[in-house]
Amino acid sequence: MYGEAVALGAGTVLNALATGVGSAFALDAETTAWVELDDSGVVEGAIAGAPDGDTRLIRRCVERVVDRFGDGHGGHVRTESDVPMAAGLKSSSAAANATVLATLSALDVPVGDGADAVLDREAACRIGVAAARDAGVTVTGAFDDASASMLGGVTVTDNTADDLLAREPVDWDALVWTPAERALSADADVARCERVAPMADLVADLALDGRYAEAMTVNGLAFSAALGFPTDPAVEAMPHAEGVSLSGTGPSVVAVGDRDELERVRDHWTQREGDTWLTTTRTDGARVIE
Ligand SMILES: Nc1ncnc2c1ncn2[C@@H]1O[C@H](COP(=O)(O)OP(=O)(O)OP(=O)(O)O)[C@@H](O)[C@H]1O
Ligand SMILES: O=C(O)C1=C[C@@H](O)[C@@H](O)[C@H](O)C1
Repeated sequence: MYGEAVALGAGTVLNALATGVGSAFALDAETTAWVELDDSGVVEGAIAGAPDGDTRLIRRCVERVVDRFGDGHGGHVRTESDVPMAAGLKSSSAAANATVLATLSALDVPVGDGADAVLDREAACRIGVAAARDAGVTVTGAFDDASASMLGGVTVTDNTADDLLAREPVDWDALVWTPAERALSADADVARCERVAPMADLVADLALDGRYAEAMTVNGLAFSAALGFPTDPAVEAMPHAEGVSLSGTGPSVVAVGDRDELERVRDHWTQREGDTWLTTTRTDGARVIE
């Protein structure tokens, strides 16, 4: 009983830590999960390149799918990822979505919009969100990040109800800067984020109006200030990018817009320590590998 699936990392339009409403867009950065089920009743996990990595999230994803669709199975889950962990690029959502889809595939449960499908990808995504809450790796459940990773494009969600408010395809080039430091979402200063709630409401209005790039720039200024990250990378990008923001709870910064203009931003950002790379948005989302 074997399954394999891929899900995407994402960047932030609106951080949900202030009000519960959030927005994110899928990036071309993939996490793959391999799941082998057996009759052991115990789930073990491994993360490629991180022998001491915290596997609670991916093990809990397998357990939740097995509880609902399996028969007391245990087994083994392994992930491998292009998405750096705890860097603001939704590594947890990508790992959860890939693991949920791979486990469903191992159990031969069809996912999607087809006539034989038992659940659609949005419902599969909610299983991963529940597992993230169980594992304590999220503040709000991060349905914004998880839905972007699973469905592709940009999504706007109300994480207090796991409600999908909007979803649109977006076709942008994106520039990502990831410094070496790491910031776990679960450790973020939520009280500081709540202080910028009026700005978060404004960002939500802009996003629901389809003005995603401007929304993310306002988000970046507000949440960089709240969480204590520098705004210099955003100020360097603003003359060239359509939008730029601190992503998630940091420390990565993502700019979107025209590739030639983003190459000019790259000239600034590569002078900083850390990794800077050009990528694109993705509209296809997560998939099972048959
Ligand atoms: N590739 C992976 N395989 C297994 N578990 C992972 C993987 N990536 C992340 N995780 C889990 O998610 C946790 C990090 O979650 P966190 O929300 O802090 O990071 P993030 O999703 O990258 O950040 P943000 O929500 O700010 O974008 C890790 O401690 C680990 O438990
Ligand atoms: O843990 C959470 O609830 C979240 C973490 C960050 O990625 C945020 O960007 C997201 O909106 C919510």
